[in-house]
Amino acid sequence: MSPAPPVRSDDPGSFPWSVFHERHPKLVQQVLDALPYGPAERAAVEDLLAESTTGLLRPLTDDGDDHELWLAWGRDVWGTPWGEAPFLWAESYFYRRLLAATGYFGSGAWRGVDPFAPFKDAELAGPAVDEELAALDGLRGLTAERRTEALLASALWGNRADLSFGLTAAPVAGRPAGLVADDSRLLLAAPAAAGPARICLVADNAGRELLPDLVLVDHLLTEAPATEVVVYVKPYPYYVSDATMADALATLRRLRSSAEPEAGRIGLRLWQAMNTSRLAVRTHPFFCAPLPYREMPPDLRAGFAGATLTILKGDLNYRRLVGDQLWPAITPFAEVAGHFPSPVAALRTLKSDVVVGLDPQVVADLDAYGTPWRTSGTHALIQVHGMA
Ligand SMILES: O=P(O)(O)OC[C@H]1O[C@](O)(CO)[C@@H](O)[C@@H]1O
Repeated sequence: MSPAPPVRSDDPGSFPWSVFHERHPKLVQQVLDALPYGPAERAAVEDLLAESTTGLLRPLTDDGDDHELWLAWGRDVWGTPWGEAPFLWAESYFYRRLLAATGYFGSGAWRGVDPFAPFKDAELAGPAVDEELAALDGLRGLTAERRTEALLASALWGNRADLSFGLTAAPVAGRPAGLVADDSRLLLAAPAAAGPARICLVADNAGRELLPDLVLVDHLLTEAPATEVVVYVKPYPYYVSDATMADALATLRRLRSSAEPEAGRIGLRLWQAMNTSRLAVRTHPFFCAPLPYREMPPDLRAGFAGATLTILKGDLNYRRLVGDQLWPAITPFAEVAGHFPSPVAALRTLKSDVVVGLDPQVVADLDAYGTPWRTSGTHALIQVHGMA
């Protein structure tokens, strides 16, 4: 396999360039408007924005527990212009530095305050979630297989509801455009498999994505009594809406306290599953690393090894699974995802340039259509490796 070049953000007009030069300024403004930060935090956030578009990558100056880790993760990029570092590296570091700028890792009163909480809270309390909770009653009449299909689709398209993505994505009218790759038949067989199973789900966004993810988890636990599920969340707020333990708990409470009967039942079952360890929520510093999963440390690798299946949600997890590189889109998925320590399924809406495992005709048709199908969130994929 010849190495594909890493995606970088220094080409004006490219998608990664627009993330730094168009999306981040809007994001920073929203963060500064959403909470009453003082002059020190506001200045630090503005400085970060300027540094990340025109400056060099400098090591952390805060006292976060991950300080030494970032020092090592950045050993090859310190002193490099942000745009010349790999896009995955630079974008991840931007979010880490944004937290630091808001005082998240400091010793003052802003320590531990999630700068994205106002957006996450509003989404979880909003009418779209009310509708999703109400719709759960309608699933009860379906066969188990149809329910799996419906819940898989909700978990997949829930990834489109990414708060960061909403900053610059043009509104998409009507129904999503569709799947560019679909291995869902391999997944549909999974819950029916007899015997003990351990399924890992690496979560992505909170709110309208984590909600259907947890409903899918409940379905897996209910349909296969010998199944255990581990949900992995981020150790700290990241990429705007990425789910942390606090977000997982808020989502569970939203389900459990719902007046909608089925939502309430699902919330209670998930709560009890956590009480008995059939459902565990875990985290690891590597989930905020600016690196591909190929480089995951041995303890995390051991956690995935032996799992029946790991479901990786979302765009960022996909970039980290296959490597944030300019692969030809027809590169076989197995070639770049085969390093993962367990059978793996990627459920992702496309929000960045990286994609593999596509049929040449599909690529030709999408390219011929002339819309930015790789980055607009209108298309999605389900890709599976390691399951017969
Ligand atoms: O929430 P998700 O699906 O991981 O999406 C995150 C994606 O959003 C972006 O930050 C902007 O589209 C991408 O660079 C990143 O991969």
